[in-house]
Amino acid sequence: MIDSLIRKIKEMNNATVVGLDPRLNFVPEYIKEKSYDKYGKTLQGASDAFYNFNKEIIDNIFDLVPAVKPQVAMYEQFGVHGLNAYINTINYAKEKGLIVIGDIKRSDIASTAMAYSNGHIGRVEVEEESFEVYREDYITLNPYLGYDSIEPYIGNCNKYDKGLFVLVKTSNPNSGEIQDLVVDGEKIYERVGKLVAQWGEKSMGELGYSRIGAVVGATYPKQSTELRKIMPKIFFLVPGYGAQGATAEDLAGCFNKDGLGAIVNSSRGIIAAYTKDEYKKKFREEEFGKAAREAVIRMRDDLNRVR
Ligand SMILES: O=c1ccn([C@@H]2O[C@H](COP(=O)(O)O)[C@@H](O)[C@H]2O)c(=O)[nH]1
Repeated sequence: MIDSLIRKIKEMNNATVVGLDPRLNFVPEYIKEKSYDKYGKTLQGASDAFYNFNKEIIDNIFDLVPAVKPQVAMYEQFGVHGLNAYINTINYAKEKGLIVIGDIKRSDIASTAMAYSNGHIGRVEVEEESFEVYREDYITLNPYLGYDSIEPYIGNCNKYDKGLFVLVKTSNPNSGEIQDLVVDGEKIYERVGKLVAQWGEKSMGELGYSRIGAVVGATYPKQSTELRKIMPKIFFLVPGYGAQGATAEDLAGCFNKDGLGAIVNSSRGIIAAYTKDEYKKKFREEEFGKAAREAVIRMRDDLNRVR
C-alpha cells in the first residue's frame, strides 16, 4: 500500500489527506431532513446523514487527493448505525479509488491486538470461511504498550500489503506532558521515533519507504524536523494543519528532499469549508462539496510551495 500511496501522491501532485470527521452541525439541513424523514431524529438518522454527507465530499475530491482519513470516533459514538456509516464510507471511498486511513488509534495486549488487526486490516474467520470487515488500507495505533502490542498488526500489513501510522508526536496542546519527557538522555518521542524506524525495517516497499509509518503533528515544527532525520524511511501522517493552527511552513520539515515522506491531513478545514465566511460568499449550502474541492486545491497548492 505504501507504494500505491507514493504513486498516487506523485500522479496527483498532492500530499493532502481529507479527514472525514462528520459532525451534525457540519451536515447541511437538506441532507439531515432527508435522513430524518427516513429514520427519524435517531442514531440511525444521524448515521445515514453522515454517510450521505461523506459521499458528496468524496464525489468532489476523489480525483484530487490520494487518500481520506475517516475518524472512527465520529461514527462509533452513534453505535452500530454509526459503524455502518463508517464501513459504508470506507467502501465508497475505495470504489472511487481512494486509499483509506482508518484513524482508530488502537492499543492493547497482543492477543487482543490480534483481534483488532484481523478486523481492520486482516481477515476474520468464521469456521472455514474468512471475511474482510472494516477494510481500511492503513490504521493508526498507539505504541504505549510496546512492540508486542504492535507486532500483530505488522504481520497483517506484510501479508495483505496494508499500512500503519504509529503515534510518535501528536498535535494536541498537552502532547509534551508525556512525549517530551527526557528518559536516559532522550525525549520519549525521539525514542518512539527510533523504535518505529526499527519496526519498519522489515516492511519496506519497493519505493524506499516502509509500510509502517508515524503520526507527527504539524503543530510542533522543531520536533517534526528532528523526527524526519531519525526516521528517513518512515512516511509521516501529519495532522494539525488548518483548524489546529499549523501552516504549510510549520510542516515543511516533515518532508524529505524528494518532496515525499509525508501526507498532511485536514478534516474540519475541508469538510466544513462551506461554513466559513470566505467560502460562504461563493458557495451555497447545497454546494458544500464544491467548497471542499476548492479547499483541497488551496491546500494542495499551499503544501506544494514547501515540499
Ligand atoms: O496527533 C494527532 C493525531 C490525530 N489527530 C486526528 O486528526 C484529525 C484532525 O482534524 P482537524 O479537524 O483537521 O483538526 C482528527 O481526526 C484528530 O483526531 C490529530 O488531530 N492529532
